[in-house]
Amino acid sequence: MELKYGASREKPREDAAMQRFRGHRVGQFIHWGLYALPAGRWEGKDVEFAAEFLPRVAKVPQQRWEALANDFTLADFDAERWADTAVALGARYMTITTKHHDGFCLWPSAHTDFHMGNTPSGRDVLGELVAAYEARGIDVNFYYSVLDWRHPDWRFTLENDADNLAFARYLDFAMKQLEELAERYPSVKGFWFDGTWDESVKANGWWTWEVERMLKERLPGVVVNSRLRADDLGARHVDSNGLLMGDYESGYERRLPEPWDRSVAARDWEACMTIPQASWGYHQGPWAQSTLKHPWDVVDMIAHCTSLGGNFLLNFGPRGDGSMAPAEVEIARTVGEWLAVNGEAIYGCGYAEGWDYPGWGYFTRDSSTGKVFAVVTRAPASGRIRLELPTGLELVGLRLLGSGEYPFKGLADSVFEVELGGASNAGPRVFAVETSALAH
Ligand SMILES: C[C@@H]1N[C@@H](C#Cc2ccccc2)[C@H](O)[C@@H]1O
Repeated sequence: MELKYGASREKPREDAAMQRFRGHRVGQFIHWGLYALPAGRWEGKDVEFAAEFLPRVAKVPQQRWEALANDFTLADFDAERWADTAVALGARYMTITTKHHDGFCLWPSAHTDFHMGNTPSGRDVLGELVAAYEARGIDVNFYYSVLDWRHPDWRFTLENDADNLAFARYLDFAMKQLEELAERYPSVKGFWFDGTWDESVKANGWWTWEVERMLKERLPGVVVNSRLRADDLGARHVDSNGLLMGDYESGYERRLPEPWDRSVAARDWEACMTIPQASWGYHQGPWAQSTLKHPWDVVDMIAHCTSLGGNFLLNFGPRGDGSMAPAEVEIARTVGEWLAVNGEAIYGCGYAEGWDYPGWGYFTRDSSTGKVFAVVTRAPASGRIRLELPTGLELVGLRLLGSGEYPFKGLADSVFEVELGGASNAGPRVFAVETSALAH
């Protein structure tokens, strides 16, 4: 069967906008909406599940959930301070939940009454964020949930003609909202689609192609994640011909590919990750707050993704009043300090062809200069690492980023030993690895 709506290209995009996105490597994800108000607690009880799923998990009546909009006062929301957190993190782009699964919109949409315009402040949160982030040179992407628990025409499955008619109305509504976002915020650089796993969406692959086509016609250069797409056989992310749909693979949610799986590096891709173990929206309970990642966990993931040519999108869940959670701001600051010293091995870098996964960390390669870096995120207890170069190369220099030339010892052709000593309180060490062809 000839696929009509599968992938629109066989090779990765190489235009300037895609190269810019690819080079960013580090992004700030933000999940913020009405769910930040209850923050994982309902009727006095902690609900031990992702905070943004509270209305479903706690079976909150629709009217009670909608009433939260009256408490969404933005008392401590300051887009400038959010953008400063992205600068502190060293993020080059930000992806914000314009509408999550509950259907509440962070912009004053003309196509629903469930939006910022019907809250006490009436502020256009998206407009304020786009201005603040772009003033700092940080690109803004929009997350949009196709899944919409509130909309009367949403359907999980399509059982009969009535379902098909209703869902057609829903897809028309969603298309109008996406056209509205493109029109109101034309400087947006990408769309991150979510909530596309249900049968109803998979049976409408044509619509997912029409969305991608519309956005790219209205916003030349815009990048769209693979999670939007289904082909006309219902395959998602990768079409039934094995070709990636959208512009980058976005299936890695709270998980990363195996660090030795070089096949991943053949495509553009991004992994997204929570700071607590499993909540995207702010969750006040110990279930979430006792599981925050350490900054060096985040550094390891950033280097892991870079080493296989992927971006890493770290999620922040601001609190119900609009303030960033202090623990998350502190993690951003520490990671950003590391990137300020070692970002040379991350930004604009990717897969180091020919350099085998070393186990103690990752090799990355600057996509422009070809310079190779060794990021040591799991220093062995021995305090030394074995640096194995591709056959035929010899090590002529080792530079510890943020410090200077570093000693090494030859063990055999293309094999060297590096004494690290104890753990560094500045976090994982990064070496620039200078090589030359082995003299015969
Ligand atoms: C990026 C992340 N994707 C969303 C999800 C989910 C989910 C969670 C459990 C089962 C099926 C889907 C999360 O709410 C968050 O937005």
